[in-house]
Amino acid sequence: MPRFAANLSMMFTEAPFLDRFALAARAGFKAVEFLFPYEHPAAEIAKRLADNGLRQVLFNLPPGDWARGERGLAALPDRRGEFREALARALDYAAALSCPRLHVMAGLRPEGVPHDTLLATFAANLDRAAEECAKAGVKPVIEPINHRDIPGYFLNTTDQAAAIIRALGPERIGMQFDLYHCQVTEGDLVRRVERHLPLIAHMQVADTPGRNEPGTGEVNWPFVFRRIDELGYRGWIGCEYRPAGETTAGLGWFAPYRNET
Ligand SMILES: O=C(O)[C@@H](O)C(=O)CO
Ligand SMILES: [Mg+2]
Repeated sequence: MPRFAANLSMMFTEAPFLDRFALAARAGFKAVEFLFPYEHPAAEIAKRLADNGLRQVLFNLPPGDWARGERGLAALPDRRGEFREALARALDYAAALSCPRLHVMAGLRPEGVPHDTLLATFAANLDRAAEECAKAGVKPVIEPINHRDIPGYFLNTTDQAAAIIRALGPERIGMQFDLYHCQVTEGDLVRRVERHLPLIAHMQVADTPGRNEPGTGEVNWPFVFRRIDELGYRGWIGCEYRPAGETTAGLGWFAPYRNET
């Protein structure tokens, strides 16, 4: 059965961030993920995880100035020093939280910079990240993101991500396969999971088109989850969705999987 992790950046937002860990545990989750922990001391988050019997399964490197619209640094040639600092900071938190995956965000395509320059920068930064992460027992992951949610994001399709991962080594870099982004950009969900399965190191889910919980949109999630299980995927699936209403009221879809997490 698939194992689901609560995404504390998008779920349980009825409560302040540090209170969401207990709410996720009470709802039956055994693992959590979120975007960025950096507003809180790592020790404080580690305590919440321990107090609630939760595992941390993923979070993101610092993305640049998120409030100003930045969405990652790794493909940006003039931000390589900042990327190195972001990687070091993320690894400090990953050690404190015993987190096995770090999402390396590529960033938005800057005007007038050739694709090959961005790709070479992304590959060089990912290569460095893979080296540093391997020493810490962490696997860096990259995520294709749809251009409706993040216009101009450098990494857009699963095939693009697969080519980069294969060039750098799937044992070093993994794919963060967000089923929501894949459905928006490419469709053909199950066939794309089948095609990229050896490269997939983390999954995320939200229904389309609203990015709400599974069962609120156009995808037959029981079929997709059953196929993912049949394919032998044993990683985590982050619930990266905006609850349509109060979080626990929308957890009916989770009931068949609750004990598996
Ligand atoms: O899908 C997403 O938006 C997230 O997984 C992310 O890391 C970038 O916002
Ligand atoms: Mg995602």
